[in-house]
Amino acid sequence: MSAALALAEASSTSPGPAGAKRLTNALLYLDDVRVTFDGYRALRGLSLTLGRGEMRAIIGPNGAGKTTMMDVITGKTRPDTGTAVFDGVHDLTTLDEATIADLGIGRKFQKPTVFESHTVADNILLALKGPRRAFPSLFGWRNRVEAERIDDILRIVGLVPHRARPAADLSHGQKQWLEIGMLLAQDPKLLLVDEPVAGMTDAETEETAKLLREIAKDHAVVVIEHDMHFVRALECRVTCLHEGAALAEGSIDAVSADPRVVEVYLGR
Ligand SMILES: Nc1ncnc2c1ncn2[C@@H]1O[C@H](COP(=O)(O)OP(=O)(O)OP(=O)(O)O)[C@@H](O)[C@H]1O
Repeated sequence: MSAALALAEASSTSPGPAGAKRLTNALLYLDDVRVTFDGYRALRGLSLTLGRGEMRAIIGPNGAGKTTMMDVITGKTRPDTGTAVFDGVHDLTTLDEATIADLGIGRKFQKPTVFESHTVADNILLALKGPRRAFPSLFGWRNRVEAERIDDILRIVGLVPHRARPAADLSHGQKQWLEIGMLLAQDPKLLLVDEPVAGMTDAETEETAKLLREIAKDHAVVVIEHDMHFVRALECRVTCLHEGAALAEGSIDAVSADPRVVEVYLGR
């Protein structure tokens, strides 16, 4: 189905956030997005539709445009032309990075960036959404709510036994999970995760697939990844990008059996 058709099918008159009319029921809608860097066409008509609560894996050869796509979604890169709509009403091509993050799009880059000298629990606390110290009289209540939220997040990312350790003492895989936890603390609607298992052990990779599947029960997630065993373990729809556009999309079995995907990516 073409993205334009998907938009038409997903069209709805249901009210969006703040009563605005939704353009689409999809959480993320990209259509014919084009980005050029100094004459190089990094995105050449990329279209992609992500449903609410959907997890999607993005694969594709180096230079296919995966990172550029994330940059467009987060407002880091402005497309030359094309449509990028979040939550049915927000035109991502006109918003800055801070505004887009506030809308509920969280991004995790490949390299973990945690506060090494702080404890694991404090890293989550520092990332929690919402103003602090605004209501001193509610401190006790606030602390309790925050403590419960921190516990929840540490449980999801499997770091409860490590909560009091400095982040510097964690393994590489555990630091990645902590950063995913910090992303969750921001309460995003959509998590963008770039190559989370690069450098992980097999056991950590398996654990990461499990935790992303858990997170995907309540959030939409887009994962860029080259490790096909991991992509299979995510048990989600897969999109293969090539030369700045979607080459194939479907189940892991369908996409990995697609001769075009084998030719440009898997067979190399
Ligand atoms: N700021 C930039 N200036 C010039 N060219 C760029 C810039 N950013 C990306 N490119 C080029 O655009 C193309 C797409 O890059 P992109 O990083 O999106 O690919 P990718 O699919 O994420 O690749 P990888 O798997 O290697 O991370 C590449 O050829 C890259 O060199």
